[in-house]
Amino acid sequence: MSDLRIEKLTKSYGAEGPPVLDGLELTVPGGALAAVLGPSGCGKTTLLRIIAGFLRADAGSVTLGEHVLSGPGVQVPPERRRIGIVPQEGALFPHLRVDRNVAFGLKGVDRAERRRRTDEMLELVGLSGYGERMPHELSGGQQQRVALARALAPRPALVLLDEPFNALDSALRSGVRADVRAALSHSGATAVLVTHDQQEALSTADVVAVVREGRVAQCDTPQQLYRRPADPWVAGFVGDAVLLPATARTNGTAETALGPVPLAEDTGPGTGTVLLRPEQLQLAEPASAVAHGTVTDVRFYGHDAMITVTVEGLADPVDIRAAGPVAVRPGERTGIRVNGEAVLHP
Ligand SMILES: Nc1ncnc2c1ncn2[C@@H]1O[C@H](COP(=O)(O)OP(=O)(O)OP(=O)(O)O)[C@@H](O)[C@H]1O
Repeated sequence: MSDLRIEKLTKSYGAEGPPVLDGLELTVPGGALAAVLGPSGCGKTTLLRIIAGFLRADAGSVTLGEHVLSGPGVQVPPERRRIGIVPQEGALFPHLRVDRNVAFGLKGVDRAERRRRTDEMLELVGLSGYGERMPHELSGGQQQRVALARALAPRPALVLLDEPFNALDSALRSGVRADVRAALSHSGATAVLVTHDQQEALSTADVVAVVREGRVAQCDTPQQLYRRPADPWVAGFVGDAVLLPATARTNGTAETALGPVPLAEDTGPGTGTVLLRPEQLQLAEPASAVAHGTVTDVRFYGHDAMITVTVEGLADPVDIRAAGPVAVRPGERTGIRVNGEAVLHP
């Protein structure tokens, strides 16, 4: 299994404006699936194209296992990088049968072995028996799984997935994601998934690199990223965030408009912004709560509901996530309770 190491990668498309990639650093352990997550225009596709070798960086290096692929004086051509690519959509050759699509990258391999490997790959992605079909005879999710089988067939050291689930409707997407994740993990290849979808990154990847303005703002496991975001921007980008002005005390708690909140790390006295997630807030009987507010909006999503409350002493309303059916309505007064720990950002 090969580690992917990206060091000080810089790329500009023109002389004007800041570089698209600005000294980007990222390490993906061998065999791991890393999601590169960022807003539109942050440089995700540029990064992928440099890793694949379709684009040259201005500076920095890309190393896969022992091999430098891009670096000062080195530019290995794309076809010699041992990288498989799963593009967004329409990735399959429409005039070739599924098995021929999968076998496409198996050049120089004898016929029997090509057939064995194609069958093995189709089985890996759960499509045994589909080899004789044409791409248009498959669903969108099946087509993406064939695209993965094709990318994995030549045993690449690294697989790049460029927003591969975009064209799928949401009901199909989570199932296909799980299948792709399982197939990648079974193959042992290191993988990089580019996405702008936070839930996709958190639910699919082993590690998530959040990219902002051409740099990695934070790279962590999904749980750590969600629970301990590096700053308020990352916090808001990877999920819903409740940000409260706070004063930290010496006893490991912070004073906020929602009352005292225990801090995940005792940072000593000082002021800052406390981060909570909406599911850490709970509606409570007004008589039993320290903080109070007025419900201004209730959005019901089926599995949960989001309740917006304006709080006395707070400029911005807060969002509270509640499980199951909720009985409160806009205009009602409520108490608010805080559960768990918060992160304090200076
Ligand atoms: N060939 C090019 N020439 C000039 N500018 C480019 C070129 N390709 C991309 N850019 C610019 O570089 C920036 C980063 O683009 P890139 O496609 O890497 O971002 P992205 O994060 O993949 O965005 P999206 O999520 O919208 O696909 C954008 O501002 C884009 O306009």
